[in-house]
Amino acid sequence: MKPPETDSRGLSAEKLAVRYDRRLPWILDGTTLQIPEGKITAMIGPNGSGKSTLLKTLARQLNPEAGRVILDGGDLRQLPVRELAHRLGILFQEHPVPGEILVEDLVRHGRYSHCGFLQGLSENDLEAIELALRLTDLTDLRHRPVSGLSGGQRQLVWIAMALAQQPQYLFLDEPTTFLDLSHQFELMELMVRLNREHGKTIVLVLHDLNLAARYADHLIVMQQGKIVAEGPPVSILTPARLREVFEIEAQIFHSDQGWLQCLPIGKVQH
Ligand SMILES: Nc1ncnc2c1ncn2[C@@H]1O[C@H](COP(=O)(O)OP(=O)(O)OP(=O)(O)O)[C@@H](O)[C@H]1O
Repeated sequence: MKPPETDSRGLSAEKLAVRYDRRLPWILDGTTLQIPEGKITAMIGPNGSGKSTLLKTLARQLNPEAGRVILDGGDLRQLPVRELAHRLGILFQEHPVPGEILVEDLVRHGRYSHCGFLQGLSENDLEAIELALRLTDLTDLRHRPVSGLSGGQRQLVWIAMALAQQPQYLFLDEPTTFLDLSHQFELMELMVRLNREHGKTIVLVLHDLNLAARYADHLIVMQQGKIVAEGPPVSILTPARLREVFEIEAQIFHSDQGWLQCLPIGKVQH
């Protein structure tokens, strides 16, 4: 691998600009940002504000037309695919299930970037798979076909596959979508454990402002393809900003347990 171009550690982006088509407007027009290392970052914003586009660009699923993403001082585009899989674990919204594959086999796929398809799994690989199954509470379902699981259980299998890669960064686009409230909290508690106990830097798109307020260390607020605010939830989630960005009236307060809470009241009346 080429030596780093600078000394800076971590993941950042410089003057990113993305266009899905030359006839369409720019998204992320000149976006520069730094993902805080060892933290949970949540991207929030209305539909179509560019959250997924930014997440995909940071994870090299989309190539920016201008600017670059920098990982540990080097351009992310220069990173060999295998190395990329060791560094970044990705869970996006759409993921078709291949045939009748079993839970355990899909999770094993997370290890192929380490051992290759033709080589057998090492002790390390097997340990990583066991840990991923255990962390996601899937050990009892390991021999079940993925296609026969509920939406929420399937979501966990994809997360387990990403975990089996043992990446430094985890990117998740709306991971709570198919989950009931209890499983949403469970998933976010898992994110906290992966962050605090396993040292992962986590970047996720969330629609639920309460989950973002409670579990994220850092918020990135997007509106019309641009980052309009960044910082800790307590300074970012204000009634004025929710009015401006989400067009909602909301109360912001701390619960008896000390959690920052957002109570949406209704749409702003123009
Ligand atoms: N494949 C695509 N082709 C053309 N335009 C796209 C494509 N994907 C997204 N867009 C457009 O880019 C803009 C940003 O979309 P993006 O999916 O990043 O927003 P988002 O904030 O993640 O939205 P949501 O909350 O609805 O998932 C939108 O105007 C969207 O219509």
